[in-house]
Amino acid sequence: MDYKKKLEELRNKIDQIDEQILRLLNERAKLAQEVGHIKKEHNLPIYVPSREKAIFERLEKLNAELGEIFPTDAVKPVFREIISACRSTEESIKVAYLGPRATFTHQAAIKHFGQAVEHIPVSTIKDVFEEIVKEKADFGVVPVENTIEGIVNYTLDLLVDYPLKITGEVILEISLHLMGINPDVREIVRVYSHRHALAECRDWLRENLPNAQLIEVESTAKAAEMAKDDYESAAVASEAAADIYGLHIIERKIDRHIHNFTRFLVIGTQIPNRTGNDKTTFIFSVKNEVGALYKTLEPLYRHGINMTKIESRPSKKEAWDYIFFTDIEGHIQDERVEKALKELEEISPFFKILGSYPKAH
Ligand SMILES: O=C(O)C(=O)C[C@]1(C(=O)O)C=C[C@@H](O)C=C1
Repeated sequence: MDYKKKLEELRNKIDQIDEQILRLLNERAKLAQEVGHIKKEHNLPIYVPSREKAIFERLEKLNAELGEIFPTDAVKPVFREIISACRSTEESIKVAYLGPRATFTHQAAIKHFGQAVEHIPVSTIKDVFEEIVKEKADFGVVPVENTIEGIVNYTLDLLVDYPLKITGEVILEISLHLMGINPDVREIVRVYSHRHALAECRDWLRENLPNAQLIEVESTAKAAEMAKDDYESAAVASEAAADIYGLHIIERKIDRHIHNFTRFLVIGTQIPNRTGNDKTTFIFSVKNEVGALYKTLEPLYRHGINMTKIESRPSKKEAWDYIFFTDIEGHIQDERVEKALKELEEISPFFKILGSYPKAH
């Protein structure tokens, strides 16, 4: 058979499979709608992260058994969008994030909820919290720490002050690219970006664009927007920003750090159910006496709970008084976590659970 005929035959088969997939997607959405009706009748939350996580894990395992001709790495992104779209037929979820569009926080929001939610860009981290408290958003996404820049203290402070819960976490690899409408790097005289992004790309910029003026703007997304109409300008930003603003990537990954990751928190009003692979975050203070921190944390040790992080911040109530942000493995619905935290609460002058949520992938 000549190759053209063979190609046509194969493409016809692909068309048939695509149609089958689409029919099945419609059947799936119909079932999700029925689930949605039952959940509304019984006042249950529409978004159920534990169920979504179980679906991803089951399908990734099945895909490995099926021989992985379809890459296992693609299973979660594909099903994330399928679930996101099915969920949107039950109810539209509103997600506030630190904008504008195409920031890394926007990407984190998409990675967590999929595209089919109402994304609400706001201009400060505090506004993300405010949108939820004012019931304009159901969830929010904020950055909390970066492997190079460290902790975003402001996010921690807001978690103490607001009556909200951490409902999830997202870890994103940060890759910074040089982009513009002019693909010729020699003609670039201005480079826009966020202060941190310029710092991370300093070596590359010094070597390759020693005479360019480096201009700080509020976000990498804003930088891309600034570069989109100017032939002599470039931006240091994400791939998503290049897509949204129609920029050409002049040079990929110009940041010098190989391990550049940012962790984002998803915040909401309710603690999601346990998935079996969860994390709990809480804050506490200690009495001003010898061995206080040791004694306060002792219940964790006694109940065999792994503490994965502890971070101190000034309490801002008294000078030299601190609160401790702590992450442990497990969910508050796990018996030993519940017991240990109860004991810890009894010892601490101040104690608050900030959330129990599925660990990021
Ligand atoms: O199982 C549910 O509760 C559903 O609403 C269905 C579904 C899905 O599409 O699979 C959608 C949203 C939920 O977050 C979890 C799962």
